[in-house]
Formats: sequence, C-alpha cells, structure tokens
Amino acid sequence: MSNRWIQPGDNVDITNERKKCTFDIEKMSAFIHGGEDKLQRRREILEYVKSNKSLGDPQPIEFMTRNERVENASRKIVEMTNNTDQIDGSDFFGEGMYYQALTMGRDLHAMSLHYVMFIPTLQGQTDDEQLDHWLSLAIARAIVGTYAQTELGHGTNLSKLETTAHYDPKTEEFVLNSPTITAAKWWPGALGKSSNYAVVVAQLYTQGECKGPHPFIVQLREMDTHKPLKGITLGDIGPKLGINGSDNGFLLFDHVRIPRRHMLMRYSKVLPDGTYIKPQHSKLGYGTMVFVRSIMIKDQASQLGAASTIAIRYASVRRQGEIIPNSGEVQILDYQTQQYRLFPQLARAFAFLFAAYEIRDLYMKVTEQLTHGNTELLPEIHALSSGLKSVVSWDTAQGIEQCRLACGGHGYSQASAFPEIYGYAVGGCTYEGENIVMLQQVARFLMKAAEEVKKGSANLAEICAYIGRKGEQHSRFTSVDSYRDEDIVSDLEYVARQQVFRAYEKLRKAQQQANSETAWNSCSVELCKTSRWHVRLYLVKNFLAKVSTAPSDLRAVLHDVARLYAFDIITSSSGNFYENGYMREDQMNEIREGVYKCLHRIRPNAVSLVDSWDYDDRELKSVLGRRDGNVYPALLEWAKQSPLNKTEVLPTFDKYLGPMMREAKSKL
Ligand SMILES: CCCCCCCCCCCCCCCCCCCCC/C=C/C(=O)SCCNC(=O)CCNC(=O)[C@H](O)C(C)(C)COP(=O)(O)OP(=O)(O)OC[C@H]1O[C@@H](n2cnc3c(N)ncnc32)[C@H](O)[C@@H]1OP(=O)(O)O
Ligand SMILES: Cc1cc2nc3c(=O)[nH]c(=O)nc-3n(C[C@H](O)[C@H](O)[C@H](O)COP(=O)(O)OP(=O)(O)OC[C@H]3O[C@@H](n4cnc5c(N)ncnc54)[C@H](O)[C@@H]3O)c2cc1C
Repeated sequence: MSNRWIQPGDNVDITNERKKCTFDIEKMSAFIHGGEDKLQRRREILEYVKSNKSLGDPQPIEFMTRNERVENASRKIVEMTNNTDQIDGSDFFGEGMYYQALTMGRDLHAMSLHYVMFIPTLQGQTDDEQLDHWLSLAIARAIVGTYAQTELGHGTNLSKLETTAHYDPKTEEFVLNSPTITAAKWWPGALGKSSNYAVVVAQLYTQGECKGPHPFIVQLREMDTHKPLKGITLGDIGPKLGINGSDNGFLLFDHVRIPRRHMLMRYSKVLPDGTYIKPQHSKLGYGTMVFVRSIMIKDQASQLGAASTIAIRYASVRRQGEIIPNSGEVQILDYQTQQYRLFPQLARAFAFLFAAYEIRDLYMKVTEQLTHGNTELLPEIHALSSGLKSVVSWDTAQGIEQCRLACGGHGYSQASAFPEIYGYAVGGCTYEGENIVMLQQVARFLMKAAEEVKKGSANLAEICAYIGRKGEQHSRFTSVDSYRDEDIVSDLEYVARQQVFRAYEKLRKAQQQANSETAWNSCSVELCKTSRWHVRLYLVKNFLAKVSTAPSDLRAVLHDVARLYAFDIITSSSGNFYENGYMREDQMNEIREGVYKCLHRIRPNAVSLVDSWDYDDRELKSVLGRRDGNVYPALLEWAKQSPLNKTEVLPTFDKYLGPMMREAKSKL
C-alpha cells in the first residue's frame, strides 16, 4: 500500500512504523474527516496556506514578545480573511476552522471573537432589518466585533450581571452604564485593543422594571482614529496562561447612549414607548453560547489529536533503555506503560471528534427548527452541548498533560508545542461556562428525566431513554472476545442509571429538609458525577455506532481503539460496576486484560493512526511531532533561534555574573 507519509530522508524508526501499517491511511483520513471530498479540500487549503508566504510566521512565535505576537497575529488574520475565497465560507465547522488553525495556530487573534461569537450573535439574535444592516458590515470586516458578557464580578451567574441598559422613551435610547468596578466587562477576546464594536450583554430596564440580561450592539471606538468613544474606558487585561495573541479586554461604560434599535430584537423587543415583548423561550438569548459550546467539541478533539500525534510520533523515534539486555535500546513506544499513557488519549480524541459531528448535526437541526418558532429541542441541545463541553475539555486538558509527560524532558520545552496546546485548550474548561457549573445544567435535565420515570412516564428523549429502561441485574460479560458492543453499552447504562437514581433519591431527601437551592448544593458532587456518566455513556455509544459505519477494512483497527476507550472508562471506575454485585472481580480483571490486548493490537498501527488525522507540520507546530521524525537536528536548529543566542556573551555577564566571579576569585 502506498503511504504518502513516507518520504526520503525520514527517520528510519518512524519509516519502519509506517511500513507496518495494516490499513489504508488515506481511507482512514477520509473517514475521520467526513469523506474523500472533505479530505481533498483540506489538502487544497493546506497547499494554499503554504504557498502564501504572508500567512507564515517570521520566526517561531515562542521566541516573540507579547506585542510581537499580537502584531504578527493581526497581520496574519487580515491576510487570511483577505483570501476567504480560498474556502467555502458556509462551512465554518470544516473549512473555516481548518483554515484558521493552519494559519493562526493556537494563540488566537484580533478577530477570533468576531468570527466565533460576534457574527453568530448577529445571525442568531437580530431581526431581519437589523441583520441586513449589521451582518454585511461585519462580514465585509468594515467593523470588528466581540462578545462582551462576563464581568469582573460575575461570569457564571448571568442573572447578576451589573451592567445596565436603561431605556429612555423620550429619546428612544438605551443608556449603558457600569455602576460599580465589578460591573466592568472583563475577559472578552480582542476587546482590549482590536475591536471597535461589541455585543454587550446588559440588564435591560424599561418602564421601571428589570427584564434580565439582553444583548445590545455597541460601538466602542471611533471609526477612523480607533480611539475609545466618550464614556467608554477599555484596555487589555494582561498576559494569560495561553492565547496571548489575543487582547482579551476590560470595558466600562459611563452613561453611554445608544439607539433603541441597537438592542438585538429577534426574540425580545422594546417598543418605542418602552413596552417590553418577551421571548418565546427565556433562554433564546443564550444561543451563541450554545453554538460555541458545540464547535468547541471539535476544537478540543483536534487539540488532543494533535497532542497524541506529537507524543506517539516522538515515542516511535525516541530510544531509551533496554527490554532484553544487550539487544539494544528500544523505542519508548514499546513500553507498555507508554502505550497505556498515550493510546487512551488517542482513543479519546477519536471519541470526541465523532461526538463533534453529532452535536454539529443536532445544532443545525435546532437552528432550522427555531426558524419555525419551534423550541422543542432547546433543553436537549443545551444539556448535550454543556455536558460534552465539560467532559471533553477536562479530558482533553488531562490528556494533553499526559502526552507532555510521556515525552520526558523535551515535552517541557516549548519546542514540543505542548505548553501552547495546553494553554490554549485548558481555557475551554472555563470559558463558555465553567465546567462544574455546566455539569449541573446537565444534571437538571437528568433529574427531570428521573422524575418522569418515577411518575411512570415513558416519554423520554432518546438521549436519556436508558434512564427509563429496566436493564440487566448482572453484566453479561463472559470473555473479552465475546464482549459485544451492546454488552459494553448495557454495562455503562447500568452504572449511569444507578448514578442518576442515587443522585435523584439523595436530592429528594435533601429537598424534604431544606429549600431547593440548599438541597441541590448538598447533592451537587453526586449530581456532577451523574452528568459525567451520562456524557461518557453517550461518547462510548456514539463511538461504537460510528465505527460500525466505517468501511469494512477500517473497522477492525477502529474497533480496537473504541474498545480501548470503553475499557479504560470501565476499569478506571471499577467500584461503580461492583455495586449490587452487578459485575464480579474476575470479570473486571478480564476487561483489564482487554485493555492490554487493545494496547498490543494498536501498537503496530499507532503511528499510522495518528498520521490518519492528517496533521501537517504547519498545523502541529511541534519539533517533537514532525512528520519526518528527524527530531534531534530540528531541536538544535530551533534552540539556535532563541533570542538569547544572538550574541555569544550576554550583557548580564558584564553586569552581574562576571563581576561576581572575578570578585570571588580575587578573594581566594
Ligand atoms: C468567511 C469565513 C471566515 C472564516 C474565518 C474563520 C475563523 C474562525 C475562527 C475559528 C476559531 C475556532 C476555535 C473555536 C473555539 C475556540 C473559541 C475560543 C473563544 C472563547 C470565547 C469565550 C467566550 C465566552 O466565554 S462568552 C461567556 C460565556 N459565559 C457563560 O457561558 C456563562 C455561563 N452561565 C450560563 O450559561 C448561565 O448563567 C447558567 C446556565 C449557568 C445559569 O443560567 P440562569 O439564567 O441562572 O438559569 P437557571 O436558573 O440555572 O436555569 C434556567 C433554565 O434555563 C435553562 N438554560 C440555561 N441556559 C440555557 C441555554 N443556553 N439554552 C437553553 N436552556 C438554558 C436551564 O437549563 C434551566 O432550565 P430548567 O431546568 O428547565 O429550569
Ligand atoms: C480564555 C478565556 C476567554 C474568555 N472569553 C470571553 C469572551 O470572549 N467573552 C466573555 O464574555 N467572557 C469570556 N470569558 C469569560 C468566561 O466565560 C468566564 O470566565 C466563565 O464563564 C466562568 O465564569 P467566572 O469567571 O465568573 O467563574 P466563577 O463563576 O467565578 O467560577 C469560580 C469557581 O466557582 C464555581 N462556581 C460558580 N458558580 C457556581 C455554582 N452555581 N455552583 C457551583 N460552583 C460554582 C465554579 O465551578 C468555579 O470553580 C473568557 C474566559 C477565558 C478564561
């Protein structure tokens, strides 16, 4: 079988790995990326990005100062968006995200929020007339916007946001104000220096009543000079753990007036006389968050896929220690512990990517239904996107760290790209709703389902139908080889269902003794566990179902990966499966053996599996993960670019170290 990943001059070990591959990598790449046509488009976009020198970095960004990073990112995003004819702009999830990942990397930039939240909010929250006016300006890039919701004092609890928008019917204007320091908007991406517009979420007051948080479009800076408008104070919030190419910002209003029609009025409205028209569903205004939570799943999967690619490739070229004495040092990928550390991360990346396709499809369905005023699926997409966002971003962050650790010392260097990948991805645990908080949103959905079941209703959404099923009292497991997909799912359903009812009963009891919120708080650890099990069950079910749709010659290898994902979940929570004698210790021990079997079976295909994700070096940006495996000369070249190496002797020597040593020597 031909293999496009093998080229002359490559490291011998990585080449040998690729020669061992038992499946068609191109076919696998097409399956992973949604079809041959999609794969072909990836290749065309890559070719274009590589051919346009202006889309490149003048030096590795790790060696740049923050100001240089912001400038470099701004230059590239303008060049990138000057050339959007290179992609199908309607395919944000596929071509848009790939084009931006290749060009911009993981440092974000002046227009990330413009594309990820500002434009989607205009699309989702404006009425027709507003859409006509604002969307064309935003798409043409005549204005650059962000999404300013979080404040210094409140991010999670939107009902307590402090920024106010008081309607004045005399002038038909809203007056935006930040009454306290804690009302300052804080965090919005590209707010500090780049954006001149923002969707600002503020408490709407009309006719003397507060109507809760609503979105408004607000001009922040003068069009020509880019100076802040009167009454507006804003700036950058300083360096962060990651995404330092983005100027996340702060913003305060001092009685700034905006026209009535700058309130986004697709769902809620304020009429000229101040009459408030409420939306059909109270959370329709939160739609952009649901959108971002949905696209985050793919983004997080890509980051974990990249980390796994780097670590697995590196483990195939790194030789250290002997397994059989005097027979030469082995590739570290041959250590079972290394496989145990890395292959589950790759398996997770697959599980998350396949879930990302599902949530994308559900999001599109919900959007379509909303155009007809149908809000039926809102609770389901809110629960699923919140749950996936939380579990996926957490596992991704932990997985990236495992990959880093598995690369030893070199994993700690920024040459590996791990610090950048981690700094970028771990933000996902916090933004778009702190994970623990979002898990509790899922739990609300699950507790309602449990209540329905208790009441004898069979009317549950498919996603939580397992809660109403009776299920087996004992696992059907007899041996790993005969452990069918439906048995795996049934075992996970048992544990997820048990946890739902454990939390439900605990909550019910607590509610008899305390008010609803206090009761909820006293059960919240169990409630979060419930949500995690629900999401893991979904991920496993979806992964196995997806594998069954793969071309037949890919199914065996993918099935090993999917089973590893499931077995890893089961064995790392064995206690839950022993409850009520559902599973025996000997059965669990067999499943544990199943993990080792999967590792052994995946080992020969490990490098080819990560090649199938189709990361180009341009996207990975990692010396350790480079396609050709020639890591050591590349590390030396990378280090030589350090600004500290521009001179043989640093001024600090003459200032500090030199005098110290000379003085010490003179005293001897
Ligand atoms: C032309 C092409 C060009 C191409 C260029 C392309 C360039 C592309 C660039 C691509 C880059 C790709 C990378 C993508 C990812 C990376 C992006 C990084 C950017 C990060 C940006 C971050 C932004 C933010 O963080 S914005 C701020 C987000 N904030 C939050 O999420 C706040 C969290 N809090 C909440 O959501 C709520 O307050 C909540 C849910 C905690 C509680 O709300 P509440 O009002 O107090 O409600 P509650 O009483 O608890 O519940 C009431 C009821 O309502 C239900 N509910 C709540 N929310 C929703 C919802 N959203 N939808 C539906 N229902 C909801 C809730 O469940 C309750 O229901 P019941 O139980 O029935 O009562
Ligand atoms: C990289 C990054 C980019 C961001 N970009 C934007 C942006 O573009 N626009 C924007 O508006 N915002 C943005 N944010 C802000 C982000 O959305 C918020 O930080 C996030 O929603 C969490 O809110 P918080 O900071 O108020 O956390 P807090 O709510 O203060 O959380 C602190 C702790 O309290 C816990 N906690 C809070 N409430 C509860 C509860 N009810 N029950 C149990 N535990 C609770 C949390 O679990 C957490 O452990 C960004 C943040 C980051 C890190």
